[in-house]
Formats: sequence, C-alpha cells, structure tokens
Amino acid sequence: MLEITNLSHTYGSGPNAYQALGGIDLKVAEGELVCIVGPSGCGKSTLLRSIAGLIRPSGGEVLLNGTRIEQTPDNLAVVFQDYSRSLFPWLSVGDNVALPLRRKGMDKKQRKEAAREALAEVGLENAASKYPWQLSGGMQQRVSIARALAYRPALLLMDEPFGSVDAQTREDLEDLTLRVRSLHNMTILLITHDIDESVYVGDRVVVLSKSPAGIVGDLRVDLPGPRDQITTREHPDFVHLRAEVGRLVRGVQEPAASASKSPSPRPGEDAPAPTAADAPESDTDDAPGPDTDTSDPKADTPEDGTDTPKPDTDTDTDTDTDTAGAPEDGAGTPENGTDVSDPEADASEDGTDVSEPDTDTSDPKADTPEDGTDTPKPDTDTAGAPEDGAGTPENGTDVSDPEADASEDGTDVSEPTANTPESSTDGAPEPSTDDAPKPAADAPRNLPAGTRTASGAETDGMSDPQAPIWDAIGGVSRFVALATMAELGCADELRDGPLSVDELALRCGANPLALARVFRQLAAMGIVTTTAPDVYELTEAGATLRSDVPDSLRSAVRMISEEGFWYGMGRVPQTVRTGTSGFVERYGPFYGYLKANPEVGALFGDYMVVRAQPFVEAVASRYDFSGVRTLVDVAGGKGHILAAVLKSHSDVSGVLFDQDQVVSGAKEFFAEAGLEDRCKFVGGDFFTSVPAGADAYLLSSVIHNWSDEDSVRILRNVREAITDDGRLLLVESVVPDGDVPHISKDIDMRMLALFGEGMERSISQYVELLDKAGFRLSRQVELPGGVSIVEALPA
Ligand SMILES: Nc1ncnc2c1ncn2[C@@H]1O[C@H](COP(=O)(O)OP(=O)(O)OP(=O)(O)O)[C@@H](O)[C@H]1O
Ligand SMILES: C[S@@+](CC[C@H](N)C(=O)[O-])C[C@H]1O[C@@H](n2cnc3c(N)ncnc32)[C@H](O)[C@@H]1O
Repeated sequence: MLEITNLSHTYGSGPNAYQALGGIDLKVAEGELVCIVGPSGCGKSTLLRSIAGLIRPSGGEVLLNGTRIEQTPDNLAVVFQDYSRSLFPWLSVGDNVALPLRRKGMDKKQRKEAAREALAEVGLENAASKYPWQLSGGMQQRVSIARALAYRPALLLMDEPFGSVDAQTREDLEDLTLRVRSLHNMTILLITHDIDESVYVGDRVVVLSKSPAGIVGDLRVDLPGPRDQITTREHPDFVHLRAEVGRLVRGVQEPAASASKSPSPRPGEDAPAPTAADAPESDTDDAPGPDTDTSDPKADTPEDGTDTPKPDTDTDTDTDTDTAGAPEDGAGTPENGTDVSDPEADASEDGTDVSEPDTDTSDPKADTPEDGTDTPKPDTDTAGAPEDGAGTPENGTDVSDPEADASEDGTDVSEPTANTPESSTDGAPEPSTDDAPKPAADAPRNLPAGTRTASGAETDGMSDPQAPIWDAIGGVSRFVALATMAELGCADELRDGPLSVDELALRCGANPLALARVFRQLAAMGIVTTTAPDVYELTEAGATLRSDVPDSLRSAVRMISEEGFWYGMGRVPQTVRTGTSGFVERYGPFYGYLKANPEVGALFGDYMVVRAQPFVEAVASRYDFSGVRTLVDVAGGKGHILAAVLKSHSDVSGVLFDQDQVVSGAKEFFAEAGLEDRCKFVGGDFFTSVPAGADAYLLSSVIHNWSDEDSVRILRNVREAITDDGRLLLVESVVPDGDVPHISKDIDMRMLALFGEGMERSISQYVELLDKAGFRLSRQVELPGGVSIVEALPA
C-alpha cells in the first residue's frame, strides 16, 4: 500500500545544504502498524512530511496504493504531537472532527454522526459540544485521533503523537491506537522517540540512522496478543526487542547495559561506542544540524492564535486541497509544513510569568533557614521593652533568611558532586545517572587540583581557606543554571512528569546539547533528578519554579537574572570605586527603568510578592494592630502586605499608595481577595506627599532603596500626614551587629548595585533617620525571614 523507493531529501543548497534523508526504501503493507524510531534530528519528520506530500523530496518516490504522492493525498490523515495547534480552538470538538469530512462529500448530518461515532470510539462521547481548550491535553489528542478515525484514511501518519502528554495518558493513547487500529484495520505509520512505545504498538519497528537518515534496522514484532501495558512489557520477547532497537538506535553493536532501559535515547552523544556510521563529522557529529524547525520553535508563534476567537463556523468554505485528517485552511494547521515539527504551543499555555503568588497561603519556607539562632539581638535598648506577645522575644529564633531559598547566593545549596571550579569542569562530563550528591568518600580519585567534592571537603589542591571562595564562585554557576531553567520555563514543561532533554529542548525552544549541560548541573543541585539517561523530573525544590504553584519562585529567579539587574550586579566593583551605581549610570533610576520596561516592572511586582511570603502573614499576626483605624501602605507595590493585614483585621481600612502605574495594577489583586471595598487606591509620589490623616503608615522595603537624605524626605512627608497618635511601621531587614551571615547583607549588595546609596541599615541607623524626620523608635518586632517591623511614633 505504501512504497517508498530511494527517497532522499536535502534542505537548502550550496554550502548550507543539509542532507536529511539518504535514500530510503520502505514498504508498508495494508493494515500494518509500522513504527519509525531514530535519534533526534535524524530525519523522521522529514520522512513523514515527504510521505504526507508536505515537502517535495529531492530524490526518489513515494507511492500510496500505486499512486505517486506529489501533494498531500486525500486519503491520508495525520496526527501530530502538538494537538493544541492542530485543533481549531474556535470550533467545537464535534466540528473539529467533522470538518475534514466535507471533503468526502458527506452532508452535515452524516458528518455529525460520523464525528459522534469517532468520538465515542475514543471515549469522548460527551465532549462534542466542548471546545478543545476545555479539555485536557490527553483528551485533545484523543480528539485528533477521532478526527483521523472519522475520516477513515487509507494511511494514518502519526508524528510523535503522544509526546506532549503525561506518562499515564501516553499509555492510554497507545492502547487506544491499538484498539482503533484493529477495529478499522488501519494502516499506520507512527514516528516516536520512545523505543518502548515503538515495540509496544508496532508490528514492525524501523530504525533510522543519524542524518542523513537511512534504515539500519527493520524488526518484526511478534508479541502475543492482545497487548497490554503490564504483561506485554514484561514479556521476554519485548525485553529482547527493546534492547535490540535500543542498540540499533545508538549504533551500538554489542549489548549495552542501559540500552534496553532507555525510553528516550539521545543522539550520538550517548553512544558509548560510536560505529563507523557515526564517525565522519567529528565534533559536529552530535549536532542536530541546521534545524530551522526546532531551533527556536517559540520564536515564531508563541501563542499561535489559539486564543483568538475566530468567528468561524462549520460552514466555511473549503479552501485547501490537501490533508484529510488535519484541519484544512492552513491557519496554524498541521499540513502547512511549518507546523509539523513545532510542538511549542504548549509553552504558551503555561501562562509563564503571570502566576499570582497566593498571599493567603501560609509559607512553608518561613521557618526554614535557621541562621536566626546565630543572629545577635538588635539593640534592645533602643527597641524599647517588648510590650506584647507579638513582640520580639519569641520571634528571635525565626530570624531566618527567606531569600536563601531563591538561591541567588547559592550558599545554602549543598555542594554537588564534582562541582569543580570552572577551570576543571569542562573536562569532566560525567555520564553518571546518579545525580544525588555523593558523599566525599565516593568522589572520583585523581581529580584536578582545586576540584571539590560533594561535601565541600578538599581534595588535593584545595585548602580550607579557599572553600568560601570556591563556594561563592560555584554559586554563580549554579544560579546561572537556575536562571536558564526559569527563563526557559522548563519547570512548567516538567509539570506532568519526567521528560527527556530532547523533548524539553523542543518544548522550550532550546539547543538540546546545551540544555543537557544545564540539566546536569541542575540535577547536581537537587533541582531535578534523573529518572533515566537524559530524562529528568522535578524535585520538590524544582517544583517551586513552576509558574502555577502558589509562591512560585520563578519570578524571583527571573528578576535576579534580568538583564539590567544582572548588569548592575556586575558593575558593583565600579560602583564601589565611584560611589555611583553602574546600573543608574547606564539605565537611569531603578524605578524609572521599571516604568520604561513594564514587563520587568511586572516581574519585579511578582518578585516583591514572593519574597515577602516568609513574613507577610506574620506582619498581620505578630504586630498588634488594635486601635488602628486606617493603615496607609506607602509604596505598597501590589499591596500584598496591606491585604494580609486587612484580611486578619476586619476593623482596619486600608489605603494603598504607590506610583500611578503600580497602584492601577494592584486593584485586581484586592478584587480577587474580596478586599477592594475596604481599601482606597491612591497614586502619587512620596517625595511630594503621602495620603494624610491616617493613624498608621507602613513602609515595607521602601526606605532601604534610598539614601539617608531621600529617606528623610519620604519620612518627613509621612510625619506631615500622620495623626498625632499615629504609628509608623517600617518593615525592613535590619542589619544585625557582628560578622554573622544575614539576609540583610545579601540584599544590601543589591541595593548597592541598583541604587548606589540605597542600603540596609542597622537599628541605630534607623534611629538616626527617624530622629531627623521627627519620629522616635518605639520598638522592633522581629518577623520570620530576617525582617523586622521597626515601629516609631511621632516625636
Ligand atoms: N526546513 C529545514 N531546513 C533545513 N534543515 C532542516 C529543515 N527541517 C529539518 N532540517 C534538518 O534535517 C534534519 C532532520 O530533521 P527532522 O525534523 O526530520 O528530524 P527528526 O528525526 O524528526 O527530529 P526529532 O526526532 O528531533 O523530531 C535535522 O538535522 C534538521 O535540522
Ligand atoms: C521595593 S518595592 C516595595 C513594595 C512593597 N512595599 C513590598 O514590600 O513588597 C518599592 C516600591 O516603591 C515604589 N516607589 C518607588 N518610587 C516611588 C515614588 N517616588 N513614589 C511612590 N512610590 C514609589 C515602587 O513602585 C515600589 O512598589
């Protein structure tokens, strides 16, 4: 039925020519299910596109039932990996399935009935009136399969059809494919990365070599039927075949211990013993080639219009002459070749930056970093007697470091195995699959001088005095890996379970080889773990980087690695020389930079919310707000602290004051919390004035942005506005005395970088500032996270 003869294809021409297919001969009989496997980038999709008539191959021919394929034949359907781009979001599920049937001359009633039947076959009998975006990924892929089924194509092509769904759904869909295939005796050509899957569903497994792709194996799968996920996979023939396919994919001639296990082989880089076929291209050997389709799938259409309501109906006119099973008009449809290899629409659904950390959620991190016990108590004499249970004493042990979790300083991250100084890392790409930090005793011998072990103990060449230096240097590398993960949204893609680096690279728009290195580092840091060679899943720590979890740390990592921010940090030596922030010299004042770059401003707003999580509830619960009638949150950002206070003190009303553009973005936050009626929103400039007449003013992380002079200006404006019996509450990370590590010292480096004269202050420095502004310190209430409420009264 399908006959492929000497099929070759070269992309581009001249020096840029790239031969993807190298002369393929393949026959598929009627009713067969043939799986094509091969290393990533070997040409599987190119083969499929040639069969589907989506590209015109450079040489050879493809015959379908004796007819040469020149363009997409009518009796062919395609199911793509990326269901979210192959279904029309503006058509109901039933209409999506029915749409191609118009090509068959069926009337509307017949189409509807055929769609209903097909949906029932895939277990979606009740979904016809829903829209694709109302269904889970697995259900959407069922719809794609139903659409193909309804069409009854002579040949069904499936390109990584289950690559975008979780493991359980994947198994269900594999079984569904087997079921419908035997029901309709369909001929199916299925492309997959997954060796196990190819053996499980295939009657034959055809193995392609690396580009230019040629067939290096064609194995018949004779497994007792009916197949099922447990017993079939345990069957000795299955195990044998899987190993055989694994060896062929890797180009390994001898049994390799791990070959039979890998569900997702990586390209040549994994191959322990490259064969002659792998040999020629030396260092470019593993490169996936000039893969214009996969190099940056996001670049073209991140959202791909999937949300665009299009007033289309079932009745629009046929425009295309091509595919059957796929939607027809080319608007983001599979058959217009550019979509074929682009699985990226997934990335758009993760809502990347927009997660709104939940201020209601009590913060598990609050008690975590335990440095508080070492922190000397701030000047209690100036702080006044702790007056109530909410005051100082019981909180002392909570003085912890919330931002250590954000990993920007790396100091809390346990030192990974073979975390070598940069000078020696390059030469030591350990193919180890065990990413758990190993005890020092397990550390490889003969390490280069300066190499550190998991525990940070020295090997030859490193002495104890160097340890903090190497630790800080390594911290930058670890942070960069984290920043990459956060920027690319990898944690979101890993949300549903483990993925191979190749798959992840495709979804995140990354170079797989570069991403693999980043993931090796992340695994060593405990952010992900390896479940199979080059397959990773999130650890509990890694999951905090997902955009959709409460208190997601993704925005924190992205903010700290944001271009201007990062530049400023890099200019600290210069800032220290001149006393002027290198950031300000280049970008102007920080808040002007945020205003001019709203996307960074939004990121910063999110960051301020998550970094306050360790203490935000405690502001409301540990400080005694009794007697307070109106609380003005001066420069309150999104108002998350004010919201927390309003929530737990129903007799307090609030005023959120910040710059106009910030305040307007905060209203929604209060509306969501049902607090908008209890809060006023005022935009303005605190150097001019702040809303007058309230009896409590809260300034959280505000004064630390400014020089003494500017701080006094702001505080004087508060003094002007406050009632005589009012109180001023500064929420700041107060620098403790002594050489102890403290979050305030980390934050202070950032203040230095971004503001120059903005700084973290000791309690006596606050006393001085307050005095100049007409206030006197009344007490200090310590909160979790190394933060305090510094309370002052009008003097
Ligand atoms: N339009 C194109 N222009 C230039 N080169 C291309 C183009 N499409 C694919 N290639 C290259 O041809 C080779 C085969 O690509 P193809 O997408 O067919 O591989 P694949 O086996 O399907 O990959 P994967 O398993 O990663 O999906 C790759 O090296 C790719 O970079
Ligand atoms: C570090 S953030 C603190 C936000 C919030 N208080 C918190 O603790 O999360 C400082 C805030 O000061 C605001 N701000 C900066 N300059 C301002 C000005 N001139 N007038 C009013 N607000 C200003 C910023 O918009 C920002 O929201």
